[in-house]
Amino acid sequence: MTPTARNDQQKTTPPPPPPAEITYSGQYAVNPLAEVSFRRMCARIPAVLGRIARLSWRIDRRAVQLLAGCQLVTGASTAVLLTATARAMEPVLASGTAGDRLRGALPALLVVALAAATARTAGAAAAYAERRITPRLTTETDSALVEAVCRVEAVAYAEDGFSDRREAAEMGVMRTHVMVTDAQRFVSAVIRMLTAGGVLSVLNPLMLPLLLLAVLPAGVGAVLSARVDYEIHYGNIADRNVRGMMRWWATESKYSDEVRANSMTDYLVHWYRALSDRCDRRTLAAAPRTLRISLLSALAGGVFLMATWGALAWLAVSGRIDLAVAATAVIAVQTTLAALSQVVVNGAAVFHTSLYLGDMQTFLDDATARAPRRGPHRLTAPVDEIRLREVVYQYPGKDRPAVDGVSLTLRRGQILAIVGANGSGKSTLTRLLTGIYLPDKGSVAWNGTELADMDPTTVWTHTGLVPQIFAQWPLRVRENVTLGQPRTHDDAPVWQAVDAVGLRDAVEDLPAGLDTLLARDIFGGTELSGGQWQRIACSRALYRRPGLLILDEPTSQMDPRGEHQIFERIKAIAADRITIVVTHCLENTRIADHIVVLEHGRITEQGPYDALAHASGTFAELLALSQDR
Ligand SMILES: Nc1ncnc2c1ncn2[C@@H]1O[C@H](COP(=O)(O)OP(=O)(O)OP(=O)(O)O)[C@@H](O)[C@H]1O
Repeated sequence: MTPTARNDQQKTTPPPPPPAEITYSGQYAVNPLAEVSFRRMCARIPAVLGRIARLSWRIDRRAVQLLAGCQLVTGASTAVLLTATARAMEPVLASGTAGDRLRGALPALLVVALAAATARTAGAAAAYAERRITPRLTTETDSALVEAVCRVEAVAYAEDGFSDRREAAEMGVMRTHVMVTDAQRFVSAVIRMLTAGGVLSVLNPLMLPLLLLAVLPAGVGAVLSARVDYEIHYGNIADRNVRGMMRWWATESKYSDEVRANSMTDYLVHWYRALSDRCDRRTLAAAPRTLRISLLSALAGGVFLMATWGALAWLAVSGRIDLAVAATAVIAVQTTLAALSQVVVNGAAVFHTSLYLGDMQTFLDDATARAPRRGPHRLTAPVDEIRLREVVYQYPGKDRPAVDGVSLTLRRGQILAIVGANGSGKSTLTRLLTGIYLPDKGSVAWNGTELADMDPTTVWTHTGLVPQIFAQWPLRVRENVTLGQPRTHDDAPVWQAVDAVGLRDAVEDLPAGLDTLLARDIFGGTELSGGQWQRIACSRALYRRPGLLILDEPTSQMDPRGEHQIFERIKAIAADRITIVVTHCLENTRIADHIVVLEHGRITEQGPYDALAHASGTFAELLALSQDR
């Protein structure tokens, strides 16, 4: 096919459909989240509410006290208002001139006005208290989630469903900002309902049960609708998660060149729309169920309400209650009804939100349980020796180990190079050496102590890692170099690290030198080239002066001068540390004292460069291939 014909075909052929039903973590399986029992979730609600209350108390005790006080004042005002209304009705409905009747009712009417004003003021103060609590509550839960995810054992990321559960927890965080409002409205409505209902029961005991019956169907309906919403939420969770990731990749400026120059836009937009449509279809499919629930609950509620008004009319007409009491009862019924509806609506909202908060709580509990729990030993001395004995590691869900029976001893001053084909286990081995992962079998010991018995944070103060895929932090140049180290006011060591990777000229050319913000998308920010970013990643590791320096393809984006400079630097500082270089550029392994070749997670060859280059093994073969141009 000629290029022109291919282009024409691209224009006319619609983009391919998105992948078939994504149900859970991109796998074609039943979504285990959907199987979470609704009843179990409901049982967790009191605990969730209790936690929110405790958290609010911790955040702003005064605001919580003010909120509670306002609720009580609102309730008391409602009772006073209704009682004073009943008092005012008597002179209003008595005989006499309009003026006399009004004068007679005036004291009670003044109390009514005062009670109404007090209730309004309490309402305003409650809203103020709520606004003091909500933002900090959201920040607290959001930060707790971020911290929990940052602190889990890294292996959790590789587990099926971890990302979807995190997505569900994010929804809980988003919901916390309505939680206090919903809970406050719910409690306030309960108090108003109790006081108005109490007054109504005093007027006639028959009224309250009738009213409760009138509102009960709406309550049941709201809970059933919340359940349907929750089911839809779970049905859509995996698609929403993938859609969110795709949205980021498709719209992030870093990947905009790739998206455009590879004509990906049509497919990505189509894919995004198709995924959104799928979520919409699930939501729409549930609409008839929600309609049925709403109609039935409205019908039942209407019938009971008619009965309530009928009963009140019958009581008044048959003379069982006098007219003034009947008039107050009308107001009390209206007040109770409004409060009851608020109880139902806000109760359902609290219930609904609690389900999402329950997910958040479950995730937080799970993440806390997954924080590294290793032994108590702390690494205080510099690392002199790292010894691996028959180390095996298999990723969750994989059918073969990524690292399979590796034994190795590294000593201070040594440079080790790890080479091997893609997927042979090189990066995984570096994760095991640093204790990011613990082996399934065998042992990794630092200075004779197993990493499983050591506090990992003390281990990681001695490591410096340049990963294959490194972060480009939207921070200033200085923080990009010093991130992870205690704050310094002395720029000299920062410049040293910048010099070590040959980046001084580029940094000095930036608008604000070390203070330049490295984020093109942020106003006033600047962007570096790919190779410059990689030099920053190297300078970050060097700045730490680590006991174990690991460089995983550290120069893959650098020009030859940069690459040469980095390797010269690695050699120059090697005496004080253990250095590990993972590379596909076999020429670079010349600096290593020892080279290991990995194949399918096993060491198949090892030795110094010259020995391996002249042997007839994989290393020599790969070296010959790299020179065959
Ligand atoms: N997070 C992960 N979850 C599941 N499997 C993984 C994960 N990371 C790596 N693997 C698998 O482990 C095996 C070894 O991967 P690893 O990244 O260690 O290889 P590598 O030698 O560093 O490859 P490359 O040269 O491509 O960087 C591969 O089969 C890979 O699919």
